[in-house]
Amino acid sequence: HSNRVMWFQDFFPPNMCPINAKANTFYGIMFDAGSTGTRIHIYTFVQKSPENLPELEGEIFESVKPGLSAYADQPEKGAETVKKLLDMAIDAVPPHLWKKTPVVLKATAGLRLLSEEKAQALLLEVKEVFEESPFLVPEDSVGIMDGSHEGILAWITVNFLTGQLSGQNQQTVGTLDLGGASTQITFLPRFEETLKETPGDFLTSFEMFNSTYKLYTHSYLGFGLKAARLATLGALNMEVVDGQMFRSSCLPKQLEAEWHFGGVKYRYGGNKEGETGFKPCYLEVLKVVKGKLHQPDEIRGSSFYAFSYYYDRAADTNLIDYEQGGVLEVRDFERKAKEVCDNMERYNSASPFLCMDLAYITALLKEGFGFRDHTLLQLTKKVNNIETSWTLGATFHLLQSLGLTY
Ligand SMILES: Nc1ncnc2c1ncn2[C@@H]1O[C@H](COP(=O)(O)OP(=O)(O)O)[C@@H](O)[C@H]1O
Ligand SMILES: [Ca+2]
Repeated sequence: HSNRVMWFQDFFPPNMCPINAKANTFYGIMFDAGSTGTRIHIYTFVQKSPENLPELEGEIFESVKPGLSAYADQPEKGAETVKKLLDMAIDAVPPHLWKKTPVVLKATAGLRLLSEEKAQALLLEVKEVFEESPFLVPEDSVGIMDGSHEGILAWITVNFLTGQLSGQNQQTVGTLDLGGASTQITFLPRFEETLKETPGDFLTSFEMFNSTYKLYTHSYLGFGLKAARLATLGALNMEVVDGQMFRSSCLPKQLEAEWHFGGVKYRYGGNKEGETGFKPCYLEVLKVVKGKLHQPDEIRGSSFYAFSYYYDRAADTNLIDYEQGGVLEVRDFERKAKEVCDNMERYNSASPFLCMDLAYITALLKEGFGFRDHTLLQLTKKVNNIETSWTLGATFHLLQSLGLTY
């Protein structure tokens, strides 16, 4: 399309003018700097008419491992991984829109757990990469995201993609995100009772698409899947003595190995002589969650969307199809945990942590949040071919703040 002004343009409202049919296409670039990887989401939107929500046309998605926090001592190298991903956007966005396309990076629990100094050094290097790019770099374009926003924005994404944020009769769904270092739960309370019995810092009002939502949301730092492994081993926040061995009944008896997390080396292994299997393992993971999380009564009867590690572990054990996802009950995780933990030798080609991970997920859902055995979980990686990630909600929020949409 050229910028030539056609004589008939004055006769049409801007959005209906034939030569402007695509003039209202715009882009947004959002980076998710997670604890286990960095991901780029390049979204294309079309605003078909001013009174409707912008329509999401598509997404380009790419990811790299490990995450930025693995470069805590080489911030330039970390920023280099961001630059590689950003080069994809150069190809994806038409050059005449570069200057209007905002680019933002938000880091989550991995950077929250680093020292302030190391986290800031990484973010500074990333900011430089952005400034050297041809894209629009808004204020606060690089930073650590608030845990409560992580939950809210994922909730916005899922409910937008499933059509619950437009029109009447909104029936929103709650969301569960299980990351490497933190985990989030978010839903829209329907009962006055829930609002009354919930601690104030678990409730956040959020404005999006001309509506205000008062959401229940909380991010539990240290309750992500990988942090939970350390907690189960008794190694979380420990001064690790050289050569110290952490053992668990959730690991294969003969196992002895090393694991690097957050820049620390841990030695871990199975209970050579002692017990292994689901029963003792479940008692171990129970200690990590029991009494540590707020349990809203209202969620017992409702169904939730669950993603990230909930999805990955369900797919790893064939509870769901890796591409399609699926619907599970909480007790399906428990059944699978028993199967894996009581037959660890049969699963020894998979991760040695598979039993611990499934037992932790079961304990987190049942004893942590207080879900019932029959609570339904909708496991989805994509809706209409778009990733179910907080990044879409964050992009809407960004476009709104830039006045590119309302
Ligand atoms: N856009 C995505 N698509 C698919 N999986 C994702 C996406 N974002 C995160 N994940 C999954 O989330 C889990 C790790 O969470 P991560 O975001 O790295 O940690 P944290 O949220 O604690 O910083 C992994 O299972 C990873 O595969
Ligand atoms: Ca995440």
